[in-house]
Amino acid sequence: MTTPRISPFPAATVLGYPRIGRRRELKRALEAYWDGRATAAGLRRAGLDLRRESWTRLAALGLDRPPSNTFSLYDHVLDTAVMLGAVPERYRGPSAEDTYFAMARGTDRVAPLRMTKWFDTNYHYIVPEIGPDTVFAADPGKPVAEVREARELGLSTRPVLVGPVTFLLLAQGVPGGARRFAPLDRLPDVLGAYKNVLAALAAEGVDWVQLDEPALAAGRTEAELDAAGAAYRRLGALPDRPGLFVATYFGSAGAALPVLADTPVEAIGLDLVRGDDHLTAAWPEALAGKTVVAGVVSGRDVWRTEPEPALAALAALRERAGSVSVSTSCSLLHVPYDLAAETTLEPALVRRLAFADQKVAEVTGLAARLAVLPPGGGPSLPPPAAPVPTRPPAPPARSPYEVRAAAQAAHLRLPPLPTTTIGSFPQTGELRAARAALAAGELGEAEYDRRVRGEIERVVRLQERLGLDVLVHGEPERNDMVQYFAEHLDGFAVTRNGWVQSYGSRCTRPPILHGDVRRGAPITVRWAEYARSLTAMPVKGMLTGPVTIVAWSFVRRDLPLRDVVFQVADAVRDEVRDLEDAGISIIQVDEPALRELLPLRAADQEAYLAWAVEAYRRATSGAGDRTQIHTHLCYSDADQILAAIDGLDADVTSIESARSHGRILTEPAVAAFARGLGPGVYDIHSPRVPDAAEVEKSLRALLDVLPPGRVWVNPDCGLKTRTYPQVEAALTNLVTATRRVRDTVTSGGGTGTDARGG
Ligand code: MET
Ligand SMILES: [Zn+2]
Repeated sequence: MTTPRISPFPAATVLGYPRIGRRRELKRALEAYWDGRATAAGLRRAGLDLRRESWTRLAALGLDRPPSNTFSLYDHVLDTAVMLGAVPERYRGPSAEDTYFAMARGTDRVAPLRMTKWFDTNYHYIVPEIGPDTVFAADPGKPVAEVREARELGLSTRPVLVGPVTFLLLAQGVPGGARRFAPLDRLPDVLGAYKNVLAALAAEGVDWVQLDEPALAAGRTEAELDAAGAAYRRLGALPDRPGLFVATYFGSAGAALPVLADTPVEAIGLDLVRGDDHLTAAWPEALAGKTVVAGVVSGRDVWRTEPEPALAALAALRERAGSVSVSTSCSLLHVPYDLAAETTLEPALVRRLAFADQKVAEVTGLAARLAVLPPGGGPSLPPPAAPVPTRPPAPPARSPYEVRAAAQAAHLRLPPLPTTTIGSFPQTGELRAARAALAAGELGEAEYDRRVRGEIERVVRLQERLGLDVLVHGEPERNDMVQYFAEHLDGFAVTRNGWVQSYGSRCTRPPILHGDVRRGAPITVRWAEYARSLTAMPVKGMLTGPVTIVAWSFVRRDLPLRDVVFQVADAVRDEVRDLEDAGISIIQVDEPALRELLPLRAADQEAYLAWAVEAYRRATSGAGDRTQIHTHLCYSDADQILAAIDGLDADVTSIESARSHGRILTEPAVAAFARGLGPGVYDIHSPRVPDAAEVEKSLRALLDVLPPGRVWVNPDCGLKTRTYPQVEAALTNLVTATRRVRDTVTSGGGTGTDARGG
């Protein structure tokens, strides 16, 4: 085995950088391409411009060898699947773009690949499908092209690839079903493809490649760790390769650290923000010969790094590793670009903040200080902070479900298989423009309100015409389901430009939760009340749950997360009570992020779920028996938290199901749910409109596993990203299908429905 000649790893680096564009240029370019307003060449050009701008900026901020291949037109896991040739046959289209976006978004002909959370972040990746017959064939085109593009700017870069173990652990085995195929079984073949990619990069003169292995920090089985060791021994033994930097993040590397240390990889990345045991745990001796890339600057929050403890950690690591480089804990994908773009934040808050560009400066600043720190010198490690104990008393629970269900059935008198939607209706250009004009002071409050009311009326009339059973007001007043509440609660600040990518072209602007949370006045009541005044049909009030509000915000670090969530729960509780007082009999409290905050390590999960469920019940248990509480969780992978979802004790739960093809319903825990259930029968994440026959088929499949009295019919999420023509067509088909099925079932009672039929 020849050891490749490798230059030293840069003293300061970041694991990745935002890619959506400072003014969301990528979003605009993608939408123009999808709408047929731009060509594939135009889209490629927009991507190139963004990459150039990022590399130039990183170089200007003092990073001498920035990462590359961190850009993606949609998702980096999807890019990896394409790089490895793992493209399911049904997606292959006339052009590379057709194939790529068919996997990401589906077409009229095929549903897209599944999409789910990237670990416990709010970024979503496309789930690759790997089967026993998947043919792997390396296509290093994208990473190689980016190396060349950067070279034209005079920059050498470090290509970033999703590592083989994480790639396979995130993939879905096909065929699915009872005997699910484990993608990790294909590791030897996948490594063959990585070998070719590494050789192509080496031939391009690349000296370091970064292999992201966040899955290794999530606590893995013996067998998985063995696979990881074997993988990196094999890649490390290749004669034709760049230096290998394996980045673990989103937690402590734990048992994976000695495994990686025992392979020929030259550098290992550790998340020192989340993995606080790295400095106290036993240190594998083999690390003395390697570079440790120390993630001391958080890539996941917007807070400024305390320099002294970071420097102390770096100095301590330097005593034990061959060399230490300063880095972010993970990619900066999860934070906004630049604090300088914010003009409306309080100066006192600004002093506590750092966005991506400020974090790059922190990394280079720390590296400069470390370089001049004499060996053995440096500040000593601070003792771990004691958590602040503040635990408010639990409010009383609701009546037993049977009591509530009877009261609700008598009060609401819904037909069997009631139809409803998840809350939002399409956000029109007019509405967005009105909101922008209001923010800019060009539109008065009264005129804005008038337009929102106009939209509510339109949505109510539409739902009446379509024949839905439980109506919503459509959420036209909300730019975003979390931001809207943050704007109306004390303790939050909202940004102007703090966009982060959620998936594909979608971005969110997470609010900054920096102080104690309190609700002053009612927030949503007037809109719900207005909708209710327009119709004789029941109108469902819409709130965002405490876990989701916190999960989709950047959260203060001086209080335990649980206590922050409880504060928000109490604010939501006040809103539930006010909605009820205003005559709203159905209130949905969404918790789509319940799964997202689940700790990656199994040992921490139970405690989290217990307090998360308690927070939800705190928020909702003030409702009377007659008031029907709904909850909504979207995206798949709810498998692990089904008991907790049941524990929320909502009267009706709508869950993702369309995109995972009803997989969730095969779980015994779901069949055991005692209360109402609305497994989404229309995948709103895709522009595709299901026909009535398809919806009818899903409904009949539902009725094979659930008693009819428990089934609700709804899309799998809010409709705000769709267009009105798509929504009208899909809901028409949904109602048609429901009526057909309704005619053939008799109600089993129990969801607040009676047996009047459709
Ligand atoms: C991501 S869950 C969205 C729920 C929200 N009520 C909506 O319909 O938009
Ligand atoms: Zn949803």
